[in-house]
Amino acid sequence: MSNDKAPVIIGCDHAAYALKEIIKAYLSDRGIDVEDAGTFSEDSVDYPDFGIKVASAVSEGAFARGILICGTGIGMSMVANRFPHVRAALCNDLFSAAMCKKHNNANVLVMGGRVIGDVLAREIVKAWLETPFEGGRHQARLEKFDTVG
Ligand SMILES: O=C(CO)[C@H](O)[C@H](O)[C@H](O)COP(=O)(O)O
Repeated sequence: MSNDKAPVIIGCDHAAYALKEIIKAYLSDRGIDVEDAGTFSEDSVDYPDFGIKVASAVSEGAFARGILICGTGIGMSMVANRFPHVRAALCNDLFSAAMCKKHNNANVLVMGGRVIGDVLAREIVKAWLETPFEGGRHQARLEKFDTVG
């Protein structure tokens, strides 16, 4: 298990409220502090409101990493990747979860609560937390992100 105990800010919409609670418990069990940006029930909400809260906190450096979950994960990743310094990766499989750290150093993990179950979601979070960034040629590629826009 990684020793990285940096806190995680987490957010979701109504479609992924139940999964967010499960992931919060998993992070707490690992000794990782969690800041919950909502939503706090299954009442219908607009996912950008919560994507913006999490992505802006990561973009501004208030949190080093975040997790976003909506029905598919697509809208949350679209919103999050509009923010400078945010590298949000939609991962609904284990290979992507490991590779998004190894090659992309993803600082926001996004999942689809209507796509995957809670067992796989926990495994995806585990892979994202524990896989190290390889750096080297991948660092040089990430630096090109900042030449846009
Ligand atoms: O599309 C989405 C963002 O990519 C999410 O899956 C939302 O959770 C989804 O759109 C919510 O749909 P609902 O019909 O309002 O529950």
